[in-house]
Amino acid sequence: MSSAWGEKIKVSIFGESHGAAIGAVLDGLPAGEELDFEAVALQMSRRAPGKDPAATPRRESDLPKIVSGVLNGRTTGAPLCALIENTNTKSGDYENLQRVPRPGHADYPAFLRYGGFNDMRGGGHFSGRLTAPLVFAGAVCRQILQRRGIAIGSHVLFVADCRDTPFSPTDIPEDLLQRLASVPFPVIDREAEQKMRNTIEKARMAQDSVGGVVECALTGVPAGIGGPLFGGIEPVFSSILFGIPAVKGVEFGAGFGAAELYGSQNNDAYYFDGGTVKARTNNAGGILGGITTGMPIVFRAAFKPTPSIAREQDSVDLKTKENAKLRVHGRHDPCIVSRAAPVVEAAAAIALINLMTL
Ligand SMILES: Cc1cc2nc3c(=O)[nH]c(=O)nc-3n(C[C@H](O)[C@H](O)[C@H](O)COP(=O)(O)O)c2cc1C
Ligand SMILES: C=C(O[C@@H]1CC(C(=O)O)=C[C@@H](OP(=O)(O)O)[C@H]1O)C(=O)O
Repeated sequence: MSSAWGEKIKVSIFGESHGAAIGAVLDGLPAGEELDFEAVALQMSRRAPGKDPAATPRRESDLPKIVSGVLNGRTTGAPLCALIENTNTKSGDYENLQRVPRPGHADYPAFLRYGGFNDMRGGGHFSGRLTAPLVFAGAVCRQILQRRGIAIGSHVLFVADCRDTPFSPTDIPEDLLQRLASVPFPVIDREAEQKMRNTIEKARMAQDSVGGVVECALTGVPAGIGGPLFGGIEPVFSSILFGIPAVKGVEFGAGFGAAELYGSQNNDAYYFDGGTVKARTNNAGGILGGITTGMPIVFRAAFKPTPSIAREQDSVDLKTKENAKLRVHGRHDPCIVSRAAPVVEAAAAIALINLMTL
């Protein structure tokens, strides 16, 4: 298993959900960058489990312990390593799952791939818990980007069929992004939150789960970053976004909707705003030819419903080689999407910093 991503700034994620700790190593950070650890803790707490009725009840403080790479509050240029302890594991819930794998989770393919030697307690290295170190790495990268005028934010656009107001593709104020980062369930339209929460609770009560979509925006990104073919913004962002457990789709700008438009509708007409070239619309999501246009980068990541549901399901007993019934026990998110919003932002920060000249 290799869980490293990035070339210029390489992020390695290690650990398992029910092991002693999880963590991240960041290689290639510039030296001398001041790090605000309160801001890092804020990002970590946005994702942390056990804090919201729409989330798993597993409680973890998720305070990262810095092992290396920082001195007197600044990066030293050496690999930055952070450890996050696992303090609230309950591995008994997973005892039967290697024999009778959960539909929708990684249990069966991971058993085949690693010959049964992988730690499958709590989903092991496949767990959504591994997004905690990703958020740590993203929190470091976003501070470096922030200092260069770039802001990142997101909201829950959908939970099942409940929809929030989307971002305006051309005008995304920084105070909106800040407000979204300050609440546990980020939505633009507060009425949408209640509908979404009701839908999640209804699914949970029915021993079921729901999925949804996170919409993310990056503002202040200079024009001219990226490149054609495989090194462009879309392929680089997508490659890290699809590494987030349960992400099943990524679209930029008008995305799949662009396929239904005429060229005259889809093209974003340019105009001069003072000396700056801007576009009147932003179906491109701030990217043309894999290169930033200077308009906000806007993309969406779709999350499937949480696989571990309490309802009885059909599975197989890998030992007896017979069909079997499975009841999953344990503490699971009835919906992943609100906790995934800061994870999506973190992935975007890591992707962008890898494409920039700092
Ligand atoms: C923040 C976060 C929390 C998650 N919580 C759960 C959970 O409580 N229970 C669960 O079965 N899956 C959860 N998942 C999803 C699984 O980890 C994921 O579906 C599984 O590893 C299989 O990967 P795949 O869906 O990408 O194929 C979570 C994912 C994320 C990003
Ligand atoms: C612990 C976290 O989420 C976990 C993600 C997860 C999964 O299968 O992905 C399953 C659950 O693990 P456990 O059974 O140990 O409670 C979640 O609680 C976290 O996000 O920090």
